[in-house]
Order: sequence, then C-alpha cells, then structure tokens
Amino acid sequence: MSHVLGLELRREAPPLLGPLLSSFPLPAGSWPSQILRSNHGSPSPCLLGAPRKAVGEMNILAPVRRDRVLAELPQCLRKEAALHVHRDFNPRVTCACQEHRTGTVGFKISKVIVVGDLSVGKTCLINRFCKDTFDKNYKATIGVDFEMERFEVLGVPFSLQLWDTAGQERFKCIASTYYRGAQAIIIVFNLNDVASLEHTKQWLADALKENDPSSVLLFLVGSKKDLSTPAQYMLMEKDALKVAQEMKAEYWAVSSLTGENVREFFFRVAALTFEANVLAELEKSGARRIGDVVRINSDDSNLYLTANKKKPTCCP
Ligand SMILES: Nc1nc2c(ncn2[C@@H]2O[C@H](COP(=O)(O)OP(=O)(O)OP(=O)(O)O)[C@@H](O)[C@H]2O)c(=O)[nH]1
Ligand SMILES: [Mg+2]
Repeated sequence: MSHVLGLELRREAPPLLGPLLSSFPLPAGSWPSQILRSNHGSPSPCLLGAPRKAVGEMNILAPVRRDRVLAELPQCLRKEAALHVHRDFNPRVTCACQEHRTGTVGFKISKVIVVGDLSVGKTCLINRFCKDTFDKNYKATIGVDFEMERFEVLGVPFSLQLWDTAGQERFKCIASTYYRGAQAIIIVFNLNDVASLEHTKQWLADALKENDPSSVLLFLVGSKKDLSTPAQYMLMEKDALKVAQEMKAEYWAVSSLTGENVREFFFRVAALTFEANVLAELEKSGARRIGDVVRINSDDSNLYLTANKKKPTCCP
C-alpha cells in the first residue's frame, strides 16, 4: 500500500486477476482503490476514509450482459470525422474470430482514458453507460476512478477499463500518472462551452506524452447536447468537426442526461478498440500477409486508421 497526496493506493492486483492483468500497463504497479468525491466540486477530507472500491470488486468474471453483445460494427456519427467508415469489421478480424485466432484478446483488458476540462461531464458519461444513472449535482473527481465494462464482440469476450480522470487543475498531476498504456483516449468537451473545446488540444497533447500516438485511438466527444438548441449545436459541431479532423479523432455528440448517443458511442469505442487489438494480435502472430498494412494517419481525408481493402486469404 502507499499513499499519494492522501490517496491510498493498492500496489498489487489480487491473485485471481494477476494472469488477466499481466499485459495491462499501470504506472509503478499502482491501482487506484477508491472513488473520492466532494459534494461541491472540492475534495472533502471526511471522504478520505470512505469504503474503498477495490480492484477485486470489479465485475471482471461475471457473464457478459446480453445488451453488451456486438455482432456487427456500430457505425460512426459523422463520416467527416471518423476513425474509419467501413460498414463491417475488417474481414481479417471477422475471420480470426470465427476461427478462434484472436490471441490474447478475450483475456485482455483494454485501457481507455477519459480526459477533459472540469465539469464537462466525464463522470456522468461513464455513469450513464455503465450504471444507467445520472446525477445532476457536480461532484468533482479527485485523481482517478475506473469502471470495468465487459463486452462480447464477434463472439469473443472483450473488456474495457474506463479510466475517469479529474479535470480540475489541482488534481491533474495525480490523474496524469494513469495516462500511460491507453489503447483509446476519449477527450470530452462541453458543447455549450467553446473554451472547453479549445482546451481539448492541450488535453490530447498531455495524454499523448504518455502513449504511442501511432497506435492509440482518439475520440472527441461533445457533451451536454440536451442544453443546446439545434442552431447552437450546428454552430458548435462545425468547429468540433474541424478540431476532430486536426486531431485525427472520431467525433461524437452525447447527452448523459437523456442518454442520447451514449450507448452507440461506447459500443463504437469497444468495437474499434477490439478490431485494433485483434489486428495487432494477428500481426504479432505472423498471420499478417506482407503488403497487408494497417495505415495509421492515412492521407485519405475520411480514414484516420484504415486497413488494406484486399480480400484476406483466409476468408472467401
Ligand atoms: N444537462 C446536462 N448536464 C450534464 C450532462 N453531463 C453532465 N452534466 C452535469 O455537469 C456537471 C459536471 O458533470 P461531471 O460528470 O461530474 O463532470 P466531470 O467532467 O467528471 O468533472 P471533473 O470530475 O471535475 O473533471 C454535473 O452537475 C452534471 O450533472 C448532460 O449530458 N446534460
Ligand atoms: Mg468527474
């Protein structure tokens, strides 16, 4: 155990999770073990002794919920700012799943970090998807929190660990120590606050310092859509699409209050992370054919991450 700025951290995963987490990167072996929140946007010392949410409590081995099963590729929101616009999963991925050649995918936890200004709605977004709840009162995240969400993609079990980070400047140093090893970065801004959109570039730069920009998947998410009129939304969307294109991120607009696009968005994150993971496994295992290259940062204006469109040899 150790204490970082008053937060108690467990240094080892429980034995049961050891093999599952062996490939899961964490800074210095640390695990956050509790959610610390205040009721008015500031830390409350009385909460420091609150019951801990241990890693062992994560619902990692429970059966996959029926509504977390993905048989088809969920589509992007806007073709102008999408990671790719293919209608279906990469055929090599579909084929590998049918033939049970997905390597460690299915036993691996993919790390997704959620960053953005304070109060943009990161925690509410995660809670809407994972718990189907919405809290209208602002409770600042202190440091980091996480939720585990299990999926079944093309018949293969797949888990996302969603890391909810603090947007408040004073907690940023704690949160940033958890950026490392992300497979996807979700940068959230408030659709009703243009400054929060401008700040997304800095959030991305900070998150990329700890990650490999060539392999991480980026999502730019506008929150609180329910608070914009259609006209206001259209104006903001124009700017947001531009920023997303510059970042090579996939653009989404959501409301955690109404639930609009929340499920669709996280399904898309799960599907694209899964697809990238299986392709990486195939590459590692040597199944990849010479010349069948995954291009990152493609010149194709719509496709930031795209695979060679030639038919694979393993499928008809
Ligand atoms: N109307 C509306 N309010 C929202 C929505 N999402 C979040 N909020 C409100 O915005 C406030 C901040 O939400 P949080 O999710 O706590 O924000 P956060 O980004 O996690 O903030 P930090 O933890 O400080 O970084 C809360 O009062 C929420 O109720 C939304 O979709 N619509
Ligand atoms: Mg929060």
